[in-house]
Amino acid sequence: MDNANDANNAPEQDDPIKGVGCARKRKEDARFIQGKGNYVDDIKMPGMLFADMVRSPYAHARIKSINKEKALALPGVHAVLTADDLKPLNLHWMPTLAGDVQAVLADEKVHFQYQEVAVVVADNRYIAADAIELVEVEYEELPVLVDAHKAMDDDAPILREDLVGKMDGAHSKRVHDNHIFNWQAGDKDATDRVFEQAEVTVKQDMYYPRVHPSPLETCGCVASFDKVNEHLTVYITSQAPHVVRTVVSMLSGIPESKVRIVSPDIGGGFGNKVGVYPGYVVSIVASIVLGVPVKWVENRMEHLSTTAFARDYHMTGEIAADSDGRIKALRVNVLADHGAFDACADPSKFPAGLMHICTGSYDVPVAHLNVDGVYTNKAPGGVAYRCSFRVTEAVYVIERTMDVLAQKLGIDKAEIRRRNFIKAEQFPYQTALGWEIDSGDYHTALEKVLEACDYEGLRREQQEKREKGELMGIGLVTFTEIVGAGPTRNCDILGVGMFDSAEIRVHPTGSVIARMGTITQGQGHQTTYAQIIASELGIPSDEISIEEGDTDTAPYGLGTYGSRSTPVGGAATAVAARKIRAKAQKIAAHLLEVSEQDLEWDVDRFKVKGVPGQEKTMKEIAWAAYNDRPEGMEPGLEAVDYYDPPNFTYPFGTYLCVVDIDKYTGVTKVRRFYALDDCGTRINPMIIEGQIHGGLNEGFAVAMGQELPFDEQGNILGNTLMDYFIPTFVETPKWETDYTVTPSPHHPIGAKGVAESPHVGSIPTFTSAIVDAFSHLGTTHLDMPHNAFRLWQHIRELGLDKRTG
Ligand code: PCD
Ligand SMILES: [Cu+]
Repeated sequence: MDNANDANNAPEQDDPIKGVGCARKRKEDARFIQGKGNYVDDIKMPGMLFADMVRSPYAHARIKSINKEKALALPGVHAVLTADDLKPLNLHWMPTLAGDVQAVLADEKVHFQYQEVAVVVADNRYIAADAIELVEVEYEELPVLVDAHKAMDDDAPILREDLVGKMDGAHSKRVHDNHIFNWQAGDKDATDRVFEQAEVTVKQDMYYPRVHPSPLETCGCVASFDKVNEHLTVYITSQAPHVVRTVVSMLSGIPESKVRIVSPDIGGGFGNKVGVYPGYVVSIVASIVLGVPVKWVENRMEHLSTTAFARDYHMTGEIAADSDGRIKALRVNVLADHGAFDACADPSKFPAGLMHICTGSYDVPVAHLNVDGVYTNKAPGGVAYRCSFRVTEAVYVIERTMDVLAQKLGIDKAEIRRRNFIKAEQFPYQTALGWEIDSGDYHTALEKVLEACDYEGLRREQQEKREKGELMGIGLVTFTEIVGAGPTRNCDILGVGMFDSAEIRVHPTGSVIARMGTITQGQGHQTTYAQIIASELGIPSDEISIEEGDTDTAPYGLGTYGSRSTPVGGAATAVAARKIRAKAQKIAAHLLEVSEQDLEWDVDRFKVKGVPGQEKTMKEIAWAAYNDRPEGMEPGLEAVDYYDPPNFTYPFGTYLCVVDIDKYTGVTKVRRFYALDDCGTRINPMIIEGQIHGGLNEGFAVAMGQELPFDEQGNILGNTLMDYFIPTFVETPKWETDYTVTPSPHHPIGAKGVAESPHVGSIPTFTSAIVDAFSHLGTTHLDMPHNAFRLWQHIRELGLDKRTG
């Protein structure tokens, strides 16, 4: 930990290079604030048609018949396609990222409300909308399964008839027709033994509700097939364009070189835009069949109802400890509701994502995690909503259970964490569930926050408030993230290892164009990747252009999600730049007529050691690379790097939240929220600050209001922005941020990801604060969302509204 020599908050004007550590303004904003962004729905092509979906009103029903005649008769309608039309092409089902299959258009049965049943292609959006009303579908309703706990009952309705009898699942044996997988990590027997003999044990059930990332821009695409050249171009809202290209080529048989996927500007991704949706597939098919471009852009309700949800984990956390609160073992059980198709976006080997980081920041000697995935009549998904593949759930379960242990033993929340932290000198630390945490300094971060917030003072104030019958809660969380998927030995998507890439070209005049396999969705990559190159090459950021998202030009990469761009793409960028600098050094030695070893690097130039004035700037070297180079060296100054990280990076943080809850209405006021993050070397403090604010807002949204509930018939409730909570400036608390710097030892510039941490860390902090307000009355846990109505119910249960004083 060290922030003394961190160049942070260096104002732009003080740094001519605008390299790592500079609070450089976002380059992309000039375009966005002048209305010059280019999103999928901005793309218009000659002759372009529009696709719209006929969707099921039922959550579970058999399709008896579909009559398209009236729709086809509507002037302006070009086609109505159903599963039967896709069958000859073998595209009525598609593979999911999780080794399952998903119906592109419902094949004989619908499995969730709003499922895609038919697609209408028409001259424009309005005609398409009219035509879907004219498609007549006859359904026969079937019993509906919404409660994951009942999925494996003997009398549960069987959802996936296509899988009946296939008891070998993608990840394990299936024990029931509605079972998807069982997945375990750690040592069950050893863990159980410790629990049997433990001095103290605690156990807490918790439900992490189904939520949805709901970015500003919904999902969509424009597919354009050129029949003459047999070339397919797709503009798409994708966080992983190269993967989409590979999948499209595999499904369609079109060679990958004749498929171009372009992710233009994206209005937020948040994990929602990782997967491949039926809308994309049918647009591509329609364009191939009709020979004209086809656009599909979903509306907000379709987005919230059918594109990938997140969470929906029923979790039980158990800790065995000694009477001093030192953890002896951790046991976690999860029932995962994956909806109707297993379309979880996780690295292939991990059906529960990186859930096995759930030992958190603590020195846990032995642990066991058990996860069962089940089908229900809900939309598929399971995406990493600002989360590195279930790390949000992992942090939630460990942090909640730690609080419960502290409460049972009467030990302060901060103290119990202090006692159990992995110590700075223990890194790299091998966790009981199989990860190697690269670095950390948890004690320093915790103490800094406690001091900044006057924790002791807050506890005294809380005591006084309690005596007056007021509800004040203090939440504290000390989380560890796992980001940067990932080493290809651990992580792949459909068999493609999760490396990433950068290609950098230095032009003769010394300006640069660089392209990466990742894709920004608002994170500011055009600004920050340039800063990495600037520091490595001594070329000012303003002369470096960054491009991403076009598979025809960018090197192959796995995309942006799971805060992997900095750990993986950022590393590739630094390494590619270093390859260029190594060549530049040879050219400089040639120009200065010395040996390479006689040169030293200084900001933007090579200098001959000990001979002042004998130097060559990067600009001079760039020119020479094309004109005057050593004998036998090829011209040009460029490099590519495909980076396979040796490990994940493990950012961490300490978050503290103070809430006041009105004991008559249940209305919560977040009085203070203090977030200390450690993401190693900080590339751009201003962007980091923005990312943290964004993640905290989303954490606040999830903890306090977001939820996609279902009624008994499987009707989705909360799929409009009237019901689904998107906090605005009015609701959002004021955030205070802080940092420490513990560089990643294996990352070329020591940087870790940061964008997810505030989301992952803040959600359990809110719950911790809310529960803390009631903890003196015996409350150990309350499920999210902590909206006023639910808290008011709890207040009534406790009879607090009746008590006076
Ligand atoms: N150390 C450091 C780190 C980082 N950084 C920065 O920051 C950012 C971020 O990063 P990261 O962490 O690496 O991440 P990325 O990969 O890039 O991204 C991703 C993330 O990001 C976030 N953020 C954001 N923002 C915006 N605006 N939008 C969006 O959409 C978004 N999304 C979200 C999410 S969700 Mo997932 O997908 O769920 O998994 S994951 C995620 C960038 O710019 C960078 O460069 C710096 O500076 N430094
Ligand atoms: Cu997650």
